[in-house]
Amino acid sequence: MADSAQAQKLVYLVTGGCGFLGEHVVRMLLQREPRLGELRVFDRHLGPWLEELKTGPVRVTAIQGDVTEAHEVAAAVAGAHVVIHTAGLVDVFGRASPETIHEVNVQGTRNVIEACVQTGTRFLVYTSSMEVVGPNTKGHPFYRGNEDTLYEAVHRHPYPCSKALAERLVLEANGREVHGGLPLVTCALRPTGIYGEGHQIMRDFYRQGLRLGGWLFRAIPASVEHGRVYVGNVAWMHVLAARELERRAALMGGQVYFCYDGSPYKSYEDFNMEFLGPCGLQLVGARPLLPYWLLVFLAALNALLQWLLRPLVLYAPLLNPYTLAVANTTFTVSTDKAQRHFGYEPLFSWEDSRTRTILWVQAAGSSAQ
Ligand SMILES: NC(=O)C1=CN([C@@H]2O[C@H](COP(=O)(O)OP(=O)(O)OC[C@H]3O[C@@H](n4cnc5c(N)ncnc54)[C@H](O)[C@@H]3O)[C@@H](O)[C@H]2O)C=CC1
Ligand SMILES: C[C@@H](CO)CCC[C@@H](C)[C@H]1CC[C@H]2[C@@H]3[C@H](O)CC4=CC(=O)CC[C@]4(C)[C@H]3CC[C@]12C
Repeated sequence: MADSAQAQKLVYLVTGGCGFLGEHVVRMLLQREPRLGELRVFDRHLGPWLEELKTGPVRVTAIQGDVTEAHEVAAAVAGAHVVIHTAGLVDVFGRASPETIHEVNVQGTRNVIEACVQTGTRFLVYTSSMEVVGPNTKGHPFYRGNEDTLYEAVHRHPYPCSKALAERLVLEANGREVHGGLPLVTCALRPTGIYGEGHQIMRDFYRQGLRLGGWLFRAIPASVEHGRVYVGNVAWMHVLAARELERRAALMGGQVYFCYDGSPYKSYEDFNMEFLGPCGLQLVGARPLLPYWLLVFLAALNALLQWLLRPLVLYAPLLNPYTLAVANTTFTVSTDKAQRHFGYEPLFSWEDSRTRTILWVQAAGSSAQ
């Protein structure tokens, strides 16, 4: 990546490259990174769609592996110039144990950092989350905040705890000497709630609405704003950050960036209706149909049932005390830090993002998978 080697082709590694976000990062790199020579896609579960990418001009190497296995990570990282570490266990429903979430998100990230240090890879972009900041357990609003906004970040749930710990590891690793003597340069991107093609929760809401005869029922007040960002723009921000890390190492190294775009500030449910409405669903109620105390009770009941049934069956409904708190607390960002530091501007307008998502929901909602 030095000036003298402008034409040098680079090796990129994307961990979690077959996930919702990872697939968009992989495709974005192939479309928009002219210096890409080889793209390594590392994931526990490889997607069949990778096969079609192997016929293009860039060498695409699919690596089935587990980030919790240090030797598998080191083998994948060896020889890579840049690592985009997006693999993670995204579970806020109690499907996985807290230990497993920690193992994948924290130990997995530690393994990626150590692999960079051992093998001499210098540039690491980490997919963090807005959840490392909040909403906090006290339900304090975060209104159009930025990276410097003071906020009491208090976590209890395993997922945000793990993302916060992993983010700290990544930031603290900035400047460490890697094999060969040069410093590691790291940064962390914190997307708000991601939506777009491949968003399974959106597809599930659509199917649920179809099962209920085209109706969804409001549970969250329309006044609660929840930050959302289009997956294509999140992918684009990763590609840009990865590209600029060397040239702007002093500025970007060890920094965090919220990741958002021009998507409107709305409640979680009203935002989903931007896509589900044009697909034929209606949201019933200008106000929540159930009082908040009853939702709190139902969420607690779900948590109790999950605990009681765990020896017999996995009961993991969408509603639990954590998801209710997140959906019911205003958390929106407004910042130009990524624009100032590495020139990030959303690649997709809100209109484009909306249209693409609607087309995907329509196709995915009616297909069997
Ligand atoms: N979905 C969202 O709204 C947000 C997600 N994020 C972060 O973005 C990243 C990607 O999330 P999504 O694409 O939504 O999730 P996802 O579940 O679709 O993708 C995660 C990928 O990581 C892979 N993975 C999981 N455990 C692994 C392991 N032990 N070894 C190797 N690969 C493993 C999975 O197979 C999957 O392909 C995560 O780090 C998540 O914390 C951040 C903010 C918002
Ligand atoms: C109370 C229900 C009534 O319809 C709605 C429940 C919706 C929840 C399942 C979602 C509301 C907010 C979502 C989270 C948010 O977008 C931030 C996230 C960031 C991440 O890094 C991972 C995913 C998530 C925690 C996301 C998960 C689903 C919600 C809790």
